[in-house]
Amino acid sequence: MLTLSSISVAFAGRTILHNVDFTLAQGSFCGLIGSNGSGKTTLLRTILGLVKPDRGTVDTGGHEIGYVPQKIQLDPFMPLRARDVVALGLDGNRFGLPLPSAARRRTVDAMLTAVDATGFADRRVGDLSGGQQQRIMIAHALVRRPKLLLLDEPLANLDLRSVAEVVSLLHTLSFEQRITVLLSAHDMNPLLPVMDRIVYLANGSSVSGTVGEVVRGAVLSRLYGYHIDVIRVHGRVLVVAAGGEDGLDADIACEPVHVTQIR
Ligand SMILES: Nc1ncnc2c1ncn2[C@@H]1O[C@H](COP(=O)(O)OP(=O)(O)OP(=O)(O)O)[C@@H](O)[C@H]1O
Repeated sequence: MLTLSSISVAFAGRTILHNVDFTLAQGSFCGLIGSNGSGKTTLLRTILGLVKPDRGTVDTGGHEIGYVPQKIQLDPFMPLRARDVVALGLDGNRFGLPLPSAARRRTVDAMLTAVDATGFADRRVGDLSGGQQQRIMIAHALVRRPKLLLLDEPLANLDLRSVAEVVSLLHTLSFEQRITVLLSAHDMNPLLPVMDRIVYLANGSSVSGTVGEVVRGAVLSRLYGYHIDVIRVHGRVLVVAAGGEDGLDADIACEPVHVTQIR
């Protein structure tokens, strides 16, 4: 469904991604995990063809891609209902005759049902909660039935309950409709129950595989280039750099170490 081979990207001579390789099978659910600035957005934009890699290839099998970009700010006064935003996804960059209005309505209604948004479909989109808006943006991205869905930090700025709801919705959609999901996040913990693959970015490089293969001290130490401990506690994972004067230090020299919080 998706294969990246030796992708390297540099901006103004600075390497952002170096030799990134991974393959996702149809229907897989993959977390793209890395700290701020590790290159997650750049990688997603490369897959979308919006960033041209300096080296390497992206193969999407010619499939249409659905995309939920980062940090969408919906103006509370924008005179659009939630269902209008979903309908806009039908037009995308498609040329030619639009769908007849009855078919349009049926397609939008089916998508609103799939993301469990019928209860607020006629409300002004800017008035919805963060979790409700995220459902609508997912419906917008999926309304043309792409088989590959990319989401850039869709869990950022959501409360814990909305995070769980959005993760569960994406997992159901991926499982039932065989949609391949690649979702970026700086905290892997909410995704642990649903991820069957992980791509972990640090220092411009990546490592991919199952969570059990990737989230290990030895593997992440090689990736970061210094000693990393992976601590599992109460079903959560904490990734910590060992260093500093008193042993564990989560933020040495502002290195891009991804530290998950124990809540
Ligand atoms: N068009 C660009 N020109 C120059 N530098 C860029 C460009 N886009 C991104 N960068 C730089 O590339 C690095 C990676 O950015 P990117 O947005 O891909 O990271 P990210 O992992 O998505 O971070 P965040 O979680 O903060 O969004 C950053 O240092 C950023 O400043």
